[in-house]
Amino acid sequence: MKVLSEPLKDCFLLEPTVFGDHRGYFFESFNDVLFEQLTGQNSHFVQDNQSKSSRGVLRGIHMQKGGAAQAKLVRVVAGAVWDVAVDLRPSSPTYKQWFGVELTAENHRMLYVPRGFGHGFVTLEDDTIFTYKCDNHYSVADEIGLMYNDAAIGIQWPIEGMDIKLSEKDGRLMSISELEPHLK
Ligand SMILES: Cc1cn([C@H]2C[C@H](O)[C@@H](COP(=O)(O)OP(=O)(O)O[C@H]3O[C@@H](C)C(=O)[C@@H](O)[C@H]3O)O2)c(=O)[nH]c1=O
Repeated sequence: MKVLSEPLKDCFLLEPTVFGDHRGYFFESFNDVLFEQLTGQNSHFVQDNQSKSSRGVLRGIHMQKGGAAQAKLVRVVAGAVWDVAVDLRPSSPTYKQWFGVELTAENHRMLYVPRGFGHGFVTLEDDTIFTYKCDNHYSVADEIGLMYNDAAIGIQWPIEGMDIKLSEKDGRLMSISELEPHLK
């Protein structure tokens, strides 16, 4: 495993060491000792999630507020996404900055999205399977989110000509100014 970059404060793009042979490949998708050594971040993950989406599904930008905040280690096991992390920690030097990266089943890349960030992705292929570890449990009462196309944040989604599919909930998320009173 190596760190490719830290594009936003405490947010890391990681690439595992892949061992290929005549059977296929093997890699460690998570190792707590290595993860902590490389990132300096706590790795006490308590929940694993998986979703499957057709091409053009946009999920996000999601977060949980206050004590329910979640750090996530995200990756793709089939297909491809363009993944986005937004720093929504008012005290951070990278507050309101976003980072987008392609995560695919082929590049095996992972993004560590710390607590206090918003997270989302758009799928670039049909049958994309997205999986992630969370360091805090799901709490429906604490779910909040930023509208994916909020002009003040200005995420440049690679969705031109794509028929975007949003959940009903994601179609009515907040603007950054509406969200700000909920951030700490
Ligand atoms: C996230 C989540 C959802 N659910 C349920 C609630 C709902 O009925 C159903 C689908 O939930 P959602 O529509 O919120 O799923 P989804 O839009 O895929 O939500 C996810 O989006 C990405 C971008 C993230 O970063 C995740 O943390 C999570 O918020 O699954 C759980 O039971 N546990 C969970 O941890």
